Amino acid sequence: MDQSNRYANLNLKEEDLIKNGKHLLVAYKLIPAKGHGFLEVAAHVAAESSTGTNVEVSTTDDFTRGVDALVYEIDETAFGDDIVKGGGLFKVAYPVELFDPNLTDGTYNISHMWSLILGNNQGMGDHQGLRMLDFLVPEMMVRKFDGPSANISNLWKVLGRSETDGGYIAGTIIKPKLGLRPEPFAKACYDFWLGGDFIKNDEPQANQPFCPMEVVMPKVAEAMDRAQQETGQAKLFSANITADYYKEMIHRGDFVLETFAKYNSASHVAFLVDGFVTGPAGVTTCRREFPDTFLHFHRAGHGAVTSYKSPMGMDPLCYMKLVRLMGASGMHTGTMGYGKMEGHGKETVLAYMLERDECQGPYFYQKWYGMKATTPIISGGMNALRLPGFFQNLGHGNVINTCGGGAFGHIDSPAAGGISLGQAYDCWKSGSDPIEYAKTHKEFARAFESFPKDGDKLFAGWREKLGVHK
Ligand SMILES: O=C(COP(=O)(O)O)[C@H](O)[C@H](O)COP(=O)(O)O
Ligand SMILES: [Mg+2]
Repeated sequence: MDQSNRYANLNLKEEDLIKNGKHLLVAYKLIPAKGHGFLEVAAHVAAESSTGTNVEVSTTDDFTRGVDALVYEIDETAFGDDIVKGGGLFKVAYPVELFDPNLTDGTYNISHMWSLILGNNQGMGDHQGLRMLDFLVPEMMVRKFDGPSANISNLWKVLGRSETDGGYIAGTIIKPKLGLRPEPFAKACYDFWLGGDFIKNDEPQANQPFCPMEVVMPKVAEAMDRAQQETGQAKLFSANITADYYKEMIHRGDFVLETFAKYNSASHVAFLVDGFVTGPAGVTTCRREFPDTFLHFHRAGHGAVTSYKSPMGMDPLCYMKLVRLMGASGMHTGTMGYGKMEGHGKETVLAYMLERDECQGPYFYQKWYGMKATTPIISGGMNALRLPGFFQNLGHGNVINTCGGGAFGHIDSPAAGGISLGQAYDCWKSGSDPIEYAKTHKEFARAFESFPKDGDKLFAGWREKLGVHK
């Protein structure tokens, strides 16, 4: 059924919709199924995501029609006819009345917003692809989302640095990702902390019988204490408390905080929540229960909805915006083409959208009205050699970076791996040539021998210049 006479109004002007601030706007990419018109399917999306379905229903009244979502712009050939990357563009205006304020406190509910703008419409049979590209949240809604509570400023404070421009936090992920028992796990932490700042649980590390939380966490807290005394520096640990029941998550969080508090280090702990698999409920539970603890959003699984390989789901930028609204303290943005996961150099907007108070996205200019920043977390196949280029591309280094292989794969030791990461930041910040810098910085120099393929790719002739002949 073509519903475009009700769910489309191509006379509406985007600038008016933005000025009036009474709509949430969404840009989608659409590939209609064979036999269906572009506007017809676009209007079906607006209907399915607001007041309609695939047929007229007798219960509709005038008020109902007043809160219809409306297609207000289309460009059928915007992306060409490639089966994945192709399709057309359309934009929908959703009246703010459609969204769900909480019963308890009137703040908006991300789970509801998500299921409305990217819910049923994903499963519709009259398209071959529907992907959310960007959205614009109006001021009246932005102000009613929680947003982050703690963020990188809290961690900089613990590290004794400037709380506004504290610089790079060098981190790792304990590897192997599974199979370490408590003693070797805590030893790996200690070994890295002698050189680096921050350790996160890898996302599958939880409460396995071979490494129960109640046994390993006290050992990690003790290892942190020893490393702090030995180096004279504060250290940080992001503990995985992901669970599918809020009481279990809170129990894990309480246990971790109590354990580190024995060494006066409760503020040195972050909580890692796999926010894609827990959904917004897990993230909000953690933030509201532990507002002073850095909430580290790990996104394992997100590729199922954000991968550029798919005509479905959403672009990673939309995911970043949802996560800031959810109130994560830090969010994995990927490595923008410098690491092992999917991504490209122009994705700097993923970080800027999280950390700036206003940011131009691909379709909309989002203002955050003072909402705290979410810290970009850079992870996935990074090491000291890849970092200078990464910082150059991003334009700053106020990020958390976790290098698993990049630390534990360093030829000398995990501590040397950690030191090499800090040196990579120092090298970039001081504007030094990496090869020249390596001549006077041993750990950074040894990163070339640890990751020779990256050396060859990024710094041609490094063997001769550094006098390493193998
Ligand atoms: O285990 C790792 C990285 O290990 P390593 O540093 O050894 O590659 C992280 O979980 C991924 O980076 C997640 O990816 P993303 O950050 O893209 O979500
Ligand atoms: Mg991992």
